[in-house]
Amino acid sequence: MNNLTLPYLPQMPEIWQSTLNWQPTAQQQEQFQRLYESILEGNQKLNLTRITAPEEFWEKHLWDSLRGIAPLLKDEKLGEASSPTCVDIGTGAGFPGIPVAIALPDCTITLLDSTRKKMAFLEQVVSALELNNVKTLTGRAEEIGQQSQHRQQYDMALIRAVGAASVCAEYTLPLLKQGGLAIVYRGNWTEDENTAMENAVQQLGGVIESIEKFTTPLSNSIRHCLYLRKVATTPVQFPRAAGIPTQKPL
Ligand SMILES: C[S@@+](CC[C@H](N)C(=O)[O-])C[C@H]1O[C@@H](n2cnc3c(N)ncnc32)[C@H](O)[C@@H]1O
Repeated sequence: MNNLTLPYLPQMPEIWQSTLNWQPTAQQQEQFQRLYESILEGNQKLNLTRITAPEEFWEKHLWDSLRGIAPLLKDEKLGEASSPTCVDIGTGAGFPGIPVAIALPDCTITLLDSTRKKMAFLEQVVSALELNNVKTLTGRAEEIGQQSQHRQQYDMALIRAVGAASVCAEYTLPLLKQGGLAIVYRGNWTEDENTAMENAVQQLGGVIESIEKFTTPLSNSIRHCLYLRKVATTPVQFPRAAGIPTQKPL
């Protein structure tokens, strides 16, 4: 099928290089291609994503997933951890977690989602892509964040398109070790949101370390990434019971 091939535009190596200071190897390129094919196939049975056109998939799923970890591709923010552990909360069809697992093979990534069917699909994808640095976990972030085998166990937490920013903070920060980094992927971001977020993050033992604004390279859409650093232990009451973070955001 023609439409199963990821686009190869002549400018893509230059885009990877100029925006991320990184380029995929032939093997990583091949894994991106197999990921794209698996998602298109999975979409026939499960409602995984509406982003299926090749260039849009490249930009909004692959490039966007990796833009959030650009500082790590340049090896600036993970600090001491040599085999870091990472959790992708509300991973859905595997974003940003799977592209990140492909790009950072030394990082162990746990894909977490509350939808069992999506996790069953992702298990097949992980095996088809021969990714041996990925684990899957079915559950709600509010419950997983209270379990001792997960709470304070991760060096990094990723979250994209899961809810309001303070909800993302409440889902990510409890799972991080002290010193760990949460990366919250957002579209637009305003000063008002900033004030509310600072307050939420502080209650959870974190600080907003930086906020990056950028435009996507093909459609010039605006995006933001918030980098939250965990600087203190998260109080035991967080995350609150399932549903409360969304009903009563901090
Ligand atoms: C809009 S999708 C985003 C998927 C992916 N992160 C992306 O950016 O393409 C939101 C996902 O978050 C999951 N989700 C929502 N609330 C959750 C929670 N409290 N715990 C775990 N997963 C959750 C949903 O099941 C869904 O798959």
